[in-house]
Amino acid sequence: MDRGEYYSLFETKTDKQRVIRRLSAISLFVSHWFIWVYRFNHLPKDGGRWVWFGLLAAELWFGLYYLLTQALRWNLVFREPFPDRLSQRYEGRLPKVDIFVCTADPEIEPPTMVVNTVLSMMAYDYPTKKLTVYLSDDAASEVTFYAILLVSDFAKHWLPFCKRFKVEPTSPAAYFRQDCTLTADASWLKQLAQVKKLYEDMEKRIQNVAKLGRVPEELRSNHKGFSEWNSYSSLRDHDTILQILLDKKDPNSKDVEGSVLPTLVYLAREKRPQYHHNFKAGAMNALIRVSSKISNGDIILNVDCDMYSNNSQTLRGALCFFMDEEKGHEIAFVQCPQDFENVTRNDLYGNALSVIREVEFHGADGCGGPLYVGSGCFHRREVLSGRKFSDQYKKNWKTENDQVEETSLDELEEKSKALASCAYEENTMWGKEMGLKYGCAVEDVITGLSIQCQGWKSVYYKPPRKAFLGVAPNTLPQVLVQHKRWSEGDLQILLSKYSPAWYAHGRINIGLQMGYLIYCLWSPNCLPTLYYSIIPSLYLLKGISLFPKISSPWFVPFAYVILGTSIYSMYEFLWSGGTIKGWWNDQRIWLYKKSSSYLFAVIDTTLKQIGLSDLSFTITSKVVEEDVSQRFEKEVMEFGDSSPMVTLLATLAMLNLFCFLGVLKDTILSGLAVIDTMIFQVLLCGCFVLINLPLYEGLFLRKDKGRVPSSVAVKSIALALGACILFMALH
Ligand SMILES: O=c1ccn([C@@H]2O[C@H](COP(=O)(O)OP(=O)(O)O[C@H]3O[C@H](CO)[C@@H](O)[C@H](O)[C@H]3O)[C@@H](O)[C@H]2O)c(=O)[nH]1
Ligand SMILES: [Mn+2]
Repeated sequence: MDRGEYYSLFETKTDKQRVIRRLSAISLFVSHWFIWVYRFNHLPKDGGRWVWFGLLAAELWFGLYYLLTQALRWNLVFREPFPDRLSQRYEGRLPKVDIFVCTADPEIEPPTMVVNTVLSMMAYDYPTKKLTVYLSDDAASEVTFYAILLVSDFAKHWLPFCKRFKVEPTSPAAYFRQDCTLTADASWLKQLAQVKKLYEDMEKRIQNVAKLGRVPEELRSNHKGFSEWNSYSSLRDHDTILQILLDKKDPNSKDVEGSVLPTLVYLAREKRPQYHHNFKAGAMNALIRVSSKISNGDIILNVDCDMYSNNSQTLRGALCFFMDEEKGHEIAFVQCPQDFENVTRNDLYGNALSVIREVEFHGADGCGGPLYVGSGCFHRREVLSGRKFSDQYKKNWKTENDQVEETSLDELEEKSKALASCAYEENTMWGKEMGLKYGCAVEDVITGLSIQCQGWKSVYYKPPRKAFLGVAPNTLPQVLVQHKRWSEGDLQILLSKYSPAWYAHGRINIGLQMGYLIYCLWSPNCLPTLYYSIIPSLYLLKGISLFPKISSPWFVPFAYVILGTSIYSMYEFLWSGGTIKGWWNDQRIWLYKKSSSYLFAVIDTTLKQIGLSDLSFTITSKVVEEDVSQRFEKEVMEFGDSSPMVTLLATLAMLNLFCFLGVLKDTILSGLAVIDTMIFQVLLCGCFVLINLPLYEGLFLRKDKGRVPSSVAVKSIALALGACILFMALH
């Protein structure tokens, strides 16, 4: 046999659009140059120099930032694994896989959602003996424990049902939401009805307990596990709670057809007020240690509790990358995209991040591998435990790794508990050289970067049937808060020991280094964006032109940059599966993120750097109230709270509206002269007004609960008017 592409476990394809991408990139970058030249050569001699410098700085930033974004568009690659070949070669010797599901708050991450995710993970098409699912509960909630206890029972019916009928997706709630009655096979319909009833019973029982907020005494006495809560005093002060609910050593861990079930473990790590718990990173590290004792799987998959598996073949697909004889040994992690179940057609909040998912991550894969972005990522355990890369290293998958101790379950539980205690990490490298890194709001990205800096590669795996589906935030304030956390975390990485600006240089591919900078420099974008959305509009009021006249040749690069960038980004957006309206919504949400989330991220990071503020992690809510959900479906923006971010956005929108109305008045009074001298500025201001239409609606027209609260409306109008008057008075 000759060794060739045919025999490898995966294949890599290149990008067919690369010519369009590269040509547009070069021509647009050249136009940015012309803009810089124009600014340099046309410095006003009299006053107004500072404004000009500001514009120059903003345009330098935009141009250079544009250059960075092209790094992830230069060389896209697409991966396709061959699970059949994996099966042929390794079926009897597949590695053990540990799956970590993280949850942290039963109020905003409802236990019914968590159990569906857990069930979908247990139902992967994989030898169940080799699969262990861990639920980490940072809320140490009895209700969640009760729910997972019911799962250990329901799984006995659900898993064989999934296997027999090749159910997809394997999350029962999602499966029953589809129209399953199309096939009229009688035996199937009967079994469907049975399993559905069992599911609904379970759901009802969980919901009842969740409503109560605690588990009633008569239910508690049914399982020894509840006694672990006897010493519980508060969310931030309790012992480790660890229960192995299903295990192959236990004769009860069989499904109704007598097959072994995957191992199922509940863990709430110890919490003490004097120890920082380090959010999800802390939970993951406790899981890495505990699982090493219980199952010690070679591969670790982590998902957030809302991200159920939508494709039962993903696991086998991911293994093809790790186990490929030729390239597998370089790969530290395989990241799948994060898709969302609740994204509407025109994706009002840009939740799908489709261009990042369809373009940028493929580009990152073309230069060393995508970022690790938390949920939906498969890791090689050894790498997470701190193993350094070496070209000589080859894992021998053919030897079964079975160093797990053969002790009784009770003993095993006791021994493993110690690994999840607060004190365990004291004076160790956990959180630094081992496991996920601490001290950063995006523990995932910084961890992935440090792994790549050691020479490891990663792979972006986007199977045709979506791998995972989660719940995206569905109100504007929530989206803004989530992006504040992300952009803040990314900025922390820029300032950290692992900074892509210096540390990563020479350690990772230069394209990937630039790629990381795109995200790490998200938040500083707020400054040029705010400048561009305020200053030219205010100068309109004064009738001072800051851009070339329409009759000047210098007008061309400005027009080309704006039009070219927009057309290209629309092309990319449509190519990524979006709609035109979706593209317009996307532009709006990026503007909003840049002018609010990012500004607050910069401020908070600065405060943290000088020690005035602490790291926090605002968990995204995964529940929706009925009326909010209705507006979400109709794609009506939900402003409904008086957060400073919404106030800021409303103020900016009002300011642009006043300036635009001002210039309209001038045009009517003094004729069309404005059009020639200030067309660019008028259009810019007009675009801001146009893109803010939903915000004006929320301010003035809407009556529902999601509108902009009147206190915010008053504040923003006053502030915007004040700014205009002050500006006119001072200049
Ligand atoms: O103290 C904590 C806080 C959070 N979580 C879990 O972390 C996950 C992510 O939280 P979420 O509020 O859903 O954040 P997202 O912004 O949606 O998550 C993305 O971004 C995070 C980093 O900001 C990553 O941790 C996630 O994996 C990634 O999916 C959830 O499962 C939480 O239960 C914990 O386990 N412990
Ligand atoms: Mn989430």
